Amino acid sequence: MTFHVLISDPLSEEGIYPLRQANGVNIVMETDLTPEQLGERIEGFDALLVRSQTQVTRELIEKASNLKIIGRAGVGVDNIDLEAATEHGIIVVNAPDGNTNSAAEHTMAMLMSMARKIPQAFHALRNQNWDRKSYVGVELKNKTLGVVGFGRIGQEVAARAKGQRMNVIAYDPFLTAEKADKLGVDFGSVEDVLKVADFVTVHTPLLKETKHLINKEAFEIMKDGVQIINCARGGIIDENALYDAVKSGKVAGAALDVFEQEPMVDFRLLDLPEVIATPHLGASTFEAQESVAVDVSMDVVSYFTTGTVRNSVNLPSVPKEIMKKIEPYFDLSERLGAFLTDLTGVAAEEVNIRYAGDLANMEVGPLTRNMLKGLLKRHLGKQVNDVNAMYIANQKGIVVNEQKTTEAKGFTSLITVEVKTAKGTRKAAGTLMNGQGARIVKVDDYLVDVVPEGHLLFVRHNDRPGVIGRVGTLLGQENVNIATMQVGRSNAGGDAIMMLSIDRPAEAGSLEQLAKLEEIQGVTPINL
Ligand SMILES: NC(=O)C1=CN([C@@H]2O[C@H](COP(=O)(O)OP(=O)(O)OC[C@H]3O[C@@H](n4cnc5c(N)ncnc54)[C@H](O)[C@@H]3O)[C@@H](O)[C@H]2O)C=CC1
Ligand SMILES: O=C(O)C(=O)COP(=O)(O)O
Repeated sequence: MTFHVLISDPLSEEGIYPLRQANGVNIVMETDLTPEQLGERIEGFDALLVRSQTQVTRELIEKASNLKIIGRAGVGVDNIDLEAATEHGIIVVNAPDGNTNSAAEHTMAMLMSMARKIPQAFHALRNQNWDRKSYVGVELKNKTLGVVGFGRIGQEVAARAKGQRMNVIAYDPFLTAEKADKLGVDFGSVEDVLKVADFVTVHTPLLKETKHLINKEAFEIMKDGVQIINCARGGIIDENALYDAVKSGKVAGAALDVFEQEPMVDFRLLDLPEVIATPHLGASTFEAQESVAVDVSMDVVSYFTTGTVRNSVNLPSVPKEIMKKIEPYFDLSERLGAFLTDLTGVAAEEVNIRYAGDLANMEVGPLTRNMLKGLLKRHLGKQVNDVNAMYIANQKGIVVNEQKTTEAKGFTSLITVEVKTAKGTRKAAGTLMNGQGARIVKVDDYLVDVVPEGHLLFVRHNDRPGVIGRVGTLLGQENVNIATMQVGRSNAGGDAIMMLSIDRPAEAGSLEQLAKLEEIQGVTPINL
């Protein structure tokens, strides 16, 4: 099988060597496509690798009928419609660490260039203007740097600013007093940060919540003469508000690497002498480009060869060691879901999954997603996979609960799935038998030992002599061979079940006849 990869933004050639080395990977690099051309080109590709230029819109995703994975060789994924990708079962991976240093160094370069007006002075000198009066700067020492967004890059910037003997105050929803203390920074609300900072730098992702986080009101509470840096994403700072704030003298300097529109079209801001800018170069170092390209390439190869990834943005990442332990349960989980869909015959309203025994100490999210895949696939077909299974379940209003317990009733590990539907509640439990593969060991309250594969018949009947024989005879007459048979009962003479595995699916007519037999309460075919 060949895995087709389209690279639509310039990626480091050294960085994509994991892809070049992998067997069965066909790489197409086309970095000058217009959105229309990309839309025409995308079909047939299994993977798309991008940086920040390519806009991976819903429209594009809808045209990408073979796409399985999108790799973002960088951090920000605001150019990718994550919701559309998840809906279409496409994994999105990024390279979260590879350009942290590069972006932090660029932020410091911008901070220093701005404080000492280096670009402006150089520009004047280039024009043969030896002007020493116009370019008097300010020192960083003892000034306060306000950092809004204290993740990987924000923290690296803070560490460097402390090296310049600056005071640092940060805001991040995840920053605690203890952590701030450990990192040697002050912390407060966004307002606290904006009020006291001489320099403000933003390092949040661009989200609905951070769009225009630095707006007219934010500039109003800042110190007069504040200087501001955006090496994160265009749109975090409202460019119109920044323009006005610079014009009014409130903001003495601005250093921008990123813009609301890229490639940038509004040059108004750049006409202001207080503003310096670079064309989104934060991650543009040889080291960072190699590193991010290696990271996404490795994830694409890993997806292609093992179905697992490290840095998924739309699926929680599971450490490799844990993945190894839970992987054997993927198939069992999916089969339990499919088994219950056939058993209930109607849509689930609520699904309760209990992980018992060894599984209680593991990350079981992937198992739940596989179970939901099995449960939903019957009605929704191939469009469901483990990336979008949870999303689709939520969309369909299915409540999903996970529970863990160390008590596994004699099994090393046991997965019990209870499905509530409009027609009642059904249950099945499964385990992995040592060396013998998956087994369903309980259906509703009956103990069984069934290999969950092939064609099964679940028969409910009254516990009376002769019922089993009549079922066997009728199936025999219909030329349906019974491979295995399990029986279970609640109490002698009460309700009982039969679980048959048969060599081929029984015809609808045979099932009807079975259901009509005396003492039979119901017959459900299950095809796994
Ligand atoms: N100019 C460039 O070339 C580059 C730009 N970036 C941008 O920098 C951003 C940050 O990158 P990392 O530090 O690696 O990400 P990160 O995920 O480590 O840090 C982002 C931090 O922002 C915080 N945050 C979210 N909403 C916030 C809010 N409303 N107020 C304050 N903090 C908030 C998060 O809690 C998180 O700690 C990326 O999302 C990307 O857009 C990243 C690399 C290069
Ligand atoms: O990693 C990020 O978020 C960046 O902004 C880097 O963008 P780029 O890959 O250089 O287009």
